[in-house]
Amino acid sequence: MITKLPQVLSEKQVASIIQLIEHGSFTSGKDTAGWHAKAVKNNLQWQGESELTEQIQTGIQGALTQHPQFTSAAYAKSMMPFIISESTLGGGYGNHIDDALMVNETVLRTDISCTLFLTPPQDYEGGELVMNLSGMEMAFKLNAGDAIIYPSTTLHRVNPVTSGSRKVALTWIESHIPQASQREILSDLDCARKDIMEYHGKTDAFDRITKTHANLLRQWAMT
Ligand SMILES: O=C(O)CCC(=O)C(=O)O
Ligand SMILES: [Fe+2]
Repeated sequence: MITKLPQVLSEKQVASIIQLIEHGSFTSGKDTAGWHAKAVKNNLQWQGESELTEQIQTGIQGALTQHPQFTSAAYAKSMMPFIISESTLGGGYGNHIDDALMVNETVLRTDISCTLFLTPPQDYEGGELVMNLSGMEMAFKLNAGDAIIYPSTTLHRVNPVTSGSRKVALTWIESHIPQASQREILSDLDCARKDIMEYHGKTDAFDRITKTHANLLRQWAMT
């Protein structure tokens, strides 16, 4: 399941991040790519002093983990620190699959990949995030502040930027629910019960769906 997360960051928060990253510099993104992805990775990656990096991480991570659709869809166990990347003219990232395991303080299994858009779509051409879904391609270019999460099992690319520059923040998530199909069932149940609560209150149907949601989570969760 692919989930768009609208307004993870407000316009003001995006502007503040863009301003903060001016105090750092961009270096080649090839350093953080797996050996096969290096060949097609043509973007830049932000680096800044540790206090600034920490401030940006805390802000974005907090916003993402509190987003209601993220909570329903991801069942996040742990998350990589965000990478802020920039693709300028000709830059992008060819077809690749993200590494299955990434190392932060411990080893994290990448179940979900996340792109948080920081540049308004009208400020650059090209640069679509394109996913190959069982042979069909789907392209995404979201508003600044919006994010998209998708199974890390997906072959994907970022089309070359043909004008302007594209900045995004990227992270990878290990989920308590490794199987995308099970996450989708849980997410559907969670959204359905929230709708019932909103439109009909805490009905018997709400209680049954909440019970099923909790019990499936108990059966499937890897802690
Ligand atoms: O820039 C993006 O939207 C995705 C980048 C990407 O696929 C990656 O860094 O692995
Ligand atoms: Fe990727």
